[in-house]
Amino acid sequence: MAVYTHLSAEDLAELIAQYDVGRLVSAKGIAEGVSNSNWLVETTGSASAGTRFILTMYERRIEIEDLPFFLALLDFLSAHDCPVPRTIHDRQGSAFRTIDGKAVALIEFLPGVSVDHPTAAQARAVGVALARVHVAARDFDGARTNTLGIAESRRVLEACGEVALAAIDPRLPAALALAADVEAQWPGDLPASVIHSDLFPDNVLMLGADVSALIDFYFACTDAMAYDLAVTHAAWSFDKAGETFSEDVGTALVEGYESIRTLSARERACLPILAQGACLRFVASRAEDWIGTPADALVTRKDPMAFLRRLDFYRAQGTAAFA
Ligand SMILES: Nc1ncnc2c1ncn2[C@@H]1O[C@H](COP(=O)(O)OP(=O)(O)OP(=O)(O)O)[C@@H](O)[C@H]1O
Ligand SMILES: N[C@@H](CCO)C(=O)O
Repeated sequence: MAVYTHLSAEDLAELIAQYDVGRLVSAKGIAEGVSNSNWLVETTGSASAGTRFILTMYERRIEIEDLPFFLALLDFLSAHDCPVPRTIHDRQGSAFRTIDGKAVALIEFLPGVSVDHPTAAQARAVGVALARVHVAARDFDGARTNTLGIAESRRVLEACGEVALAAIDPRLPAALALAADVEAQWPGDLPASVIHSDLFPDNVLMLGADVSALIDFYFACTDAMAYDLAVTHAAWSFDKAGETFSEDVGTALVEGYESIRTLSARERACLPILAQGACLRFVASRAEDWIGTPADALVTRKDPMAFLRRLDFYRAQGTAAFA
């Protein structure tokens, strides 16, 4: 589920009237997603905006002061030929409004579906799209600190504590020492841009082997581009449980990326440690969510072990994981 707030037909019509998009025709809650409430909205349309939109109400995790950065980034990337939805601004020119104290944004609807079992051709297209974002975003004048970097992941794991981690899985406390080790080796000087930092298959819409949209930029931040590639490699090249690695998918992703932006020798050499840090970011956030979400909650908890297994793989393989 992901409609946490009820908006009446009257609320929706009043909201839509603030935009130059015609009159409200329908609004359907979207089941996918966990962080925000999302509706697919149809209107009678206008020449510039089309008739279909995603209405997002920001419910949790996102700091309202970060919204101008995230929404301006969507507009910037969309204007620079990246497959990213633009925001629809209201009649006053604002990218977001508030309803009962909660921020809402109207976002361009782009077609496509998220794949569960990516092919090499799809991974290649994702690599191309990711590199396009990195190259374009170098000229974006916004910046945002990565609040989920390696030091923060270590702190989150420490705050969870050994006992609570072991209650999830007896092997999970091993992540504490691994985080300290990876942090000690972390390269601080790699070329940076604005990065997506959460480019999982559910954040990419595809039409066949083509990327139609990269979505959910709500973890975007200024950080190393190679780190973003490592996150995407970890997210795309394994089965969900992190038990099986698809070498062809991983290779195609990196090849697609390098068809647009060549990695330096140092970035390449750092990929194994960056991938371990990426895994720890998801081990940490998943463990924290697991502990904070009751087992009978409507939201399905994501398994931190799926990323500890990936981490083991990257430690064992080193640069061979990216050959
Ligand atoms: N611009 C868009 N065009 C078309 N569909 C979209 C768009 N943005 C979001 N969607 C649809 O809405 C669903 C939910 O969006 P999203 O994944 O951003 O949810 P969320 O709750 O904000 O994020 P998350 O679950 O990753 O925390 C997506 O799976 C996709 O089907
Ligand atoms: N993509 C993340 C959720 C957002 O942080 C995960 O699968 O754990």
